[in-house]
Amino acid sequence: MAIEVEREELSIAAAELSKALPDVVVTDSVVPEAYLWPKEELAHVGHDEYAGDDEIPVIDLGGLNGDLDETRRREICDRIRVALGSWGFFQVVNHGVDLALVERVQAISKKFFELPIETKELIDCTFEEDRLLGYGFSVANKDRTSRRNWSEGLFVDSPHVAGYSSTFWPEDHDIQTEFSEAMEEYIGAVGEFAIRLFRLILSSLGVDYPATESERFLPKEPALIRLNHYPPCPDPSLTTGLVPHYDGNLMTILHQGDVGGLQVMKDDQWHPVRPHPGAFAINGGNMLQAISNNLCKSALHKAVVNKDEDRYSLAYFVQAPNWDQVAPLPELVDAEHPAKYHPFTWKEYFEAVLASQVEKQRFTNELEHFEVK
Ligand SMILES: O=C(O)CCC(=O)C(=O)O
Ligand SMILES: [Fe+2]
Repeated sequence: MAIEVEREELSIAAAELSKALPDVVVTDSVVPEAYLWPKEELAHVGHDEYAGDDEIPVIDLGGLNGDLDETRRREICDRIRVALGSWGFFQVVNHGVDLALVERVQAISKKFFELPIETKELIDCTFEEDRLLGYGFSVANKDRTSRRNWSEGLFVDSPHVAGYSSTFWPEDHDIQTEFSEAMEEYIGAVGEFAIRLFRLILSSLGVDYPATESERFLPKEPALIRLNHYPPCPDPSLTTGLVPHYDGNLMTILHQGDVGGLQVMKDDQWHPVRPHPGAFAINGGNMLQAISNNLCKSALHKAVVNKDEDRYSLAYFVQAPNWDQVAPLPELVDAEHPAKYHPFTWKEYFEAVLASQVEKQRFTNELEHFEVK
């Protein structure tokens, strides 16, 4: 019971993630009060105010699955290491995931968000075994009176795909199949890419291991996906699409389509991430920061909205490796580089998230609880 209450509170505070936007909001010409954010918490930078010369690196992975020569592989790894160490983010093109598949998922995601709100709410967002699943962003946000996010989202993982499709489109078997097939294929394809990418990241840190040991780094849990929809907003400077946050997982593989909105904090400034056709934006989460002993950064990021265009993004959350405890990799710890974190379990981490969110502190990084002081 206690944990239920805590979870509900977490959901209220968690990132202040919004309940779906009521239809009225989308057509309104002013930003309703519930979506207003205090100016000092926004530090608003427009969705397309790209910096030009100081941007998140775009790394071309072309040829990686073929006989890419070792020099080129090293170059890619070096760029990944620098990007993750300074930005905590990079973009990849030529990643090998079929772009037609990405388009199919984007298309079915749009179809989903076009459903009436009553239908979407048939699977209201709840915690199931320590993961948020379903529509909305939070369990208990219906009554929130302030700081809602200008967005709606659907969390789904592979075990729930079929159930969701038959609930959302009970009469339409074609769309059920379209949704299930696209989601399953996407989860499979991005999952394979995630394993290749993680191996490159480890290699960039100097941790190379034989293929026979890959099991050591396979994710603990099935991947979780979130489809996001950010409707146009009459005054984007007054609200936010998605609250500033750190991702708690290992890393996130985000497709942001061709409408920008993702922003990353670096040197106390928000930097918009420029959309590149077919690219994925990759960011390290808190678990990557911990196992890399801070060589990779988990960066604060958020999504902003714009006046004119709907924005759809697909976030694929890669879960931490299948270990009992999360700890800096032994390969990265020595007398000169002592462990920055005590070993901890996912459960301990999750409880730290609950505790800090219940206190409603924003922009905290719960990894701090496990730092070696
Ligand atoms: O939609 C975006 O650009 C950001 C999404 C994100 O940060 C997340 O889903 O964790
Ligand atoms: Fe995120």
